[in-house]
Amino acid sequence: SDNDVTADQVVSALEKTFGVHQGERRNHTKGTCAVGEFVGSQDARVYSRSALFSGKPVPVVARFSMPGGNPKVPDTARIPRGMALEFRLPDGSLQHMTMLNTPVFGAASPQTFLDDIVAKTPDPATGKPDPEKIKAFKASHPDSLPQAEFLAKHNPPPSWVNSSYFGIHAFKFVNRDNKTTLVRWRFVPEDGEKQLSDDELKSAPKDFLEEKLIDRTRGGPVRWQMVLTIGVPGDNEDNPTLPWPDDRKAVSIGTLTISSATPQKGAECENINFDPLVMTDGIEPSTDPVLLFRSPAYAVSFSKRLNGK
Ligand code: HEM
Repeated sequence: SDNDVTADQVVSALEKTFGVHQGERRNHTKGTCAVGEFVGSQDARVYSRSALFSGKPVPVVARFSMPGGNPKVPDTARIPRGMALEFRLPDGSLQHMTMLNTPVFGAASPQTFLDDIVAKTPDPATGKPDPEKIKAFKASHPDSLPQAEFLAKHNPPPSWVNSSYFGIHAFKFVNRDNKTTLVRWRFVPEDGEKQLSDDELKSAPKDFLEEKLIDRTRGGPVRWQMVLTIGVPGDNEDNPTLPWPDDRKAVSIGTLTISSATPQKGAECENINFDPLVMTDGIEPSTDPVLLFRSPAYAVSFSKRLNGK
C-alpha cells in the first residue's frame, strides 16, 4: 500500500534512473534562479489572513526548473516546466509555492510516482528506458494519464515567461474569522501563454530557456497574476490528477514580478529547499497524500545535496 512507500525509496529510484549528480537536486536538477516581489490584493483577504496579502511588496526568490534528475535534459523535452517561489515575509516567516505548468499531476499517490521513476530506469542493454516498461506503467496506472494527455496536446513553451504555473494540489485558505476555504491557485503570465510549434521543437537548440529569461528580465520586469479558484463543498481535496469543474469562481489575488535571473550555481535559489509545506499562518495543506509526501522526499534530496553527496 501507499503507506509503505518511503522518501528514501523514491530518492533512491531517482538516483538509479538519472544518476547521482553530486551536490545537485535529485529531481528538477536543471534550473535557473530569479528574484522579484509579490504584491497581494485586498480580494485575497476575504479568504486568507496571510501576511502575503497585506498589499505591501514581499521579496521573492524563484527557481525555474525541468523535472527529472538529468542536469542536461534538453529545453525542448515534452515534460512539465517548474516554477518554485519562496516569499520572505516581514516577520521572517516564509511561504513556498512549488508549481508545474500542467493543471494536474501525473500521480494520485506516492506509489504511482515511484512506479513511474522505476519504469524509466535505463535498460542496461540500450542505456535508455525500455518502451515496454513505460507502456506497462501507463496501462497499470490510469491516474498518470490526465497529465500525459495535457503534455501530448500542449507543446513546451518558448520561454519560462510564457507558461501558466499551477499549484495543482488543493490547499486551505483561512481568514481572520477562522473561516476555511478549499482553494487551488495558478500564476497566469502577462507575456501570454505560448507554445513552440512542432517545427520549432525540432530546430530549437538544447539550451535556450536560461539565456532567454536573463535577456527578457534585462528588458524589464516580467509579471504573472496569481489566480485563486474557490472550491465548493464536495470538490476533491486529495487527488492532484483531477481538475475541478471549469465553472468554479476565480479571483485575481496578486501580482508576481520577476526582475532578474541568473544561472543557479552560487545564486540565492540554489540552496533553498522549496518544500511546499513551508507555509505562513492563513494558508494550510489539504489532505492530498501526494502533497504530504513531498515534504519528506524533498528533505532527503536536500540533505544529500547540502552534504555534497
Ligand atoms: C510524490 C510526489 C513528488 C515527489 C516524490 C517529488 C520529489 C521532488 C524532489 C526530491 C525534488 C528535489 C528537492 C530538492 O533537492 O530541493 C523536487 C523538486 C521539485 N518538485 Fe517535486 N515531487 C513530487 C511532486 C511534485 C508536484 C505535485 C509538483 C508540482 C505541483 C512538484 C514540483 C516540483 C518543483 C517545481 C521542484 C523544483 C523545486 C526547486 O526549484 O528547488 N513536485 N521534487
